Amino acid sequence: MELLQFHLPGEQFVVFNDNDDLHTILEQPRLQQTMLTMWFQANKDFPELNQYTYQNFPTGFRWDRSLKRWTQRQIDRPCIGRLPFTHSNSRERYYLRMLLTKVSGAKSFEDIRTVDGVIHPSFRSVCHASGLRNDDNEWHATLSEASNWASSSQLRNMFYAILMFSKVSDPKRLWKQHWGELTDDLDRMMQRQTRNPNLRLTPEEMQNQGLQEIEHILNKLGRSLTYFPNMPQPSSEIAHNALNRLIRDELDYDSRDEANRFDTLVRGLNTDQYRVCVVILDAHSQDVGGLFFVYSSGETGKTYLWNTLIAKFRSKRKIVLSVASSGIVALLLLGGKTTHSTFKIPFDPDQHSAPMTHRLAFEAVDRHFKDIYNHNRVFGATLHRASFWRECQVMCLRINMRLCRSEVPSDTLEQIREFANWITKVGEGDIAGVPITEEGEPNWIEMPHDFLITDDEHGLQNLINFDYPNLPSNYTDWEYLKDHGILAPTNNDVDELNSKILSMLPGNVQRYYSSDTLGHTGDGGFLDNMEPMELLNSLNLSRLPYHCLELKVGAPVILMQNMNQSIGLCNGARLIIKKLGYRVVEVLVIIGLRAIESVDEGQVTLLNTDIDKYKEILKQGKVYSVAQIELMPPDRSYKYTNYQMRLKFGNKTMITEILDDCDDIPRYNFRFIEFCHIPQYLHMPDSPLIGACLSTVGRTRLFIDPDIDETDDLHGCDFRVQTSAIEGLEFSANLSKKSIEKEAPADVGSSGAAADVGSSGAAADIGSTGAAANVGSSKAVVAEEKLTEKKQKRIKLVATKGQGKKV
Ligand SMILES: Nc1ncnc2c1ncn2[C@@H]1O[C@H](COP(=O)(O)OP(=O)(O)OP(=O)(O)O)[C@@H](O)[C@H]1O
Repeated sequence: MELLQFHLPGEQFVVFNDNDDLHTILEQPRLQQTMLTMWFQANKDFPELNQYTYQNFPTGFRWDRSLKRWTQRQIDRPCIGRLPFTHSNSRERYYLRMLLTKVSGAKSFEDIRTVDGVIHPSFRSVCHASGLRNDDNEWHATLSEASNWASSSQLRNMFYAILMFSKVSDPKRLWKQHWGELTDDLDRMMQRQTRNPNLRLTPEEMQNQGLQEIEHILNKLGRSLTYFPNMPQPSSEIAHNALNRLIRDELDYDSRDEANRFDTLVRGLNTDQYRVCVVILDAHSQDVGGLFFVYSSGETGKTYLWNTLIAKFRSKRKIVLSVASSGIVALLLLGGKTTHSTFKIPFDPDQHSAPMTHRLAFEAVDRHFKDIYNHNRVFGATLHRASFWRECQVMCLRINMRLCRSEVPSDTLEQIREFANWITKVGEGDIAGVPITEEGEPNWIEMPHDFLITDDEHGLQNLINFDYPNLPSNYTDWEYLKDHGILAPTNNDVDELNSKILSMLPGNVQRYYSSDTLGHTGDGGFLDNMEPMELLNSLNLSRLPYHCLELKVGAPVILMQNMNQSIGLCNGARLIIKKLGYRVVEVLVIIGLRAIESVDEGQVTLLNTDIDKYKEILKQGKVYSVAQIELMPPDRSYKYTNYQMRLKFGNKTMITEILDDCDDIPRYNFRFIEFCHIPQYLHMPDSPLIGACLSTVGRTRLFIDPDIDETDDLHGCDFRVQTSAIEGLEFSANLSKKSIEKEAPADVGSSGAAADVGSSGAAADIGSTGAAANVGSSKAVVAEEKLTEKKQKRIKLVATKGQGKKV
């Protein structure tokens, strides 16, 4: 163990004798050589070894006391660095200590104070900016960051998640500060709903409408804004409309689409499914109704059957409440919701991922139906003694559909069948148990040797290679990721697997740290005054989130909490990381029917200096191809700065109207990445085309096909922005050669993003990092001009459709 001394700038300990001359002492070069400053020096001398934080530096380096310098170890040794305890009252020293456990490769104090390219005045503000301290600023910054690329409806979902899952002390202030971004799309939404293109909402109406939208999200999940006393509430008239909206939503299905869906599904039914389907449809067509219970083992097509029936009833414009007891199952049902949210079943948020349904749930549903029908028939109170079994028709499905898939090779099918049979035998107690010790009980089951993966020194790697064949070249294929997964028995196994798999993916790891809050101990003290922070942060217990979450773009992840089932974010949902922001992560939901739903609306904003020019060119209702757009770092004078790439329409930019717009508009193939992540995309085998923005509302489409010069090197280029006589700002960059693939890949999902187009005429941020650029190309829609109360006039361009769902 190495005790690591640290100090604030210029505050190192100095030992001297009474009669020493202080000036002479201060001039001694050795005085500047402390363990900490020599760590900076070592980071300068060995830039390739910048993976160490100060705290774990002793793993790779040894402190030479006599020479006062760090010398590199020949091999890494498990050596623990201990930072002396610092009380939270020590303020800057306390925050510096916190950062020394997180920041790696720092070459100076200034480096430690730099976050995302911005040098902060104090270590405390660095901790706040990095989200290491938990307060409302975190949520303000999160919403500001997300508003740079997320659509307003995505921001409302995020606002919901912040309200529900984070301790916001002043939600009203959060709302007051961000309602503008959260309601940007509502004018247009109302215009569409009322079919009145001239409708303009006042700021009060916008806020009210925004609150109603958030209330609607909360209602869908069994909550309400009234749970948050400090939050403004939508007007009561609006709340009344929200009730009708539930019915409106259920009737809002396109009956022709549903009829087509039914036709397709019904043709595929197997004999068992068909039999059940006919019985239920007959009961409906003869108007006798009924209660049906279909049971079977897994994979026999129950969900498929339900979806067939749901499509049938919706094609007849009937209301179908398709519910499941868990969010993840609800994802697989057409328009599925959880029973809890639909029937407002009270639940303990900590328990609601439990697979078993509580008796109370049945009783609540029972009460609902009695209320609705105003009689006492059908539902009983407890399940097994319930009276409804007498009225219930029980049917069974027996054909395992997984074994009927024609695309699966016959030898794989045989293996699946063998495994399915073995699992069935285990379930039925037909496999004899064996003891594992001489005196032990015979209650262990021996796995057949064929099912095992060789456990040599590469056992884990063999497992990964077996389950994820060719991962590095397949990981962008979400169909592939959706079909693979590894179950692991303990958290440690999961960690090991995660880090191995992550290291196989290209690109840089982004780390997200949990924020530290001082918990009271009960005797007036603070918890982290008793235990060092790094010890608390190292705890890896069940139900406790990791202190440090490591992610990469493209990595498959599983969500471990029910967050917002209506957009597919529920416990067990499989996701792919699409974008890693500073505080915000964008994901694509890859399982469940919502994975193929339309994309939320994305936005592109033209700033005022461009509006006059482009509003003459871009007309609502038209389709354009736009080529030769330049990428620019964001402009500080405009508030959407942090994660944004501005797209400049320059002299070379070509905007061409596409006359035949409808048929050849491709499905969205965007990929949005942060500007700072562009380099890693350049190394991908299917490097995407870097570019452009999307799109909009209504019927107009804008096709943006940016043409990045092949000599452009976006790898750490140095941007210079200068005023130009012709068009506000001109952009030049110090570029070296690096080719960029011109072909856009078939991206699995799409997303909405925000970017500024053009410039505002003010000085732009130079050398700023973390900007967002859109990758891929798309057809998009131009909406009409929107005048806002804010400083800028803007034209909104919002994406309308796509393959994936951005959340
Ligand atoms: N008639 C069918 N034609 C084609 N594919 C089907 C059919 N029925 C089911 N499948 C497919 O078989 C798989 C299993 O079906 P499904 O999920 O409906 O089964 P399940 O009984 O609901 O399974 P579980 O109980 O495990 O949830 C799915 O991939 C589904 O699409």
